[in-house]
Amino acid sequence: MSPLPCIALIAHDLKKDEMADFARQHQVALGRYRIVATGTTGGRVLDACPGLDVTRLKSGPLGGDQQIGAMIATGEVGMLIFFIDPLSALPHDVDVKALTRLATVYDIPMALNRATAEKFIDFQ
Ligand SMILES: O=C(CO)COP(=O)(O)O
Repeated sequence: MSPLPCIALIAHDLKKDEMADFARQHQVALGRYRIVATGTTGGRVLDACPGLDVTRLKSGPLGGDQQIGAMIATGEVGMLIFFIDPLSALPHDVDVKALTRLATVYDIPMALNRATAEKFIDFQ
């Protein structure tokens, strides 16, 4: 049997409640993936859905976005759901940009808001 595909989940601080709610609502669909997440987001997803297979990486501002970008470049991550906060200044804005750039370079499905993520999950 082939290994489960890997999806990355990330949410900025003001979007973490939304990500936890999204994970709760779609935990059956998300259960078909291995999940990697930035540190705090992964903690919130696991609190909401303790049964999911979530690997927590570093927190975003401490390199977590870059870790996920590297996993996209090596083919380990094939889909990105990233609830970004477009209204707050972030110290690691360049990391966020680098991550979304790599997702575009490697042409993986990338949802940057909940409306798009809902469509992804519908197609799975
Ligand atoms: O900052 C983030 C993404 O840019 C998210 O990181 P955390 O999930 O650790 O808060």
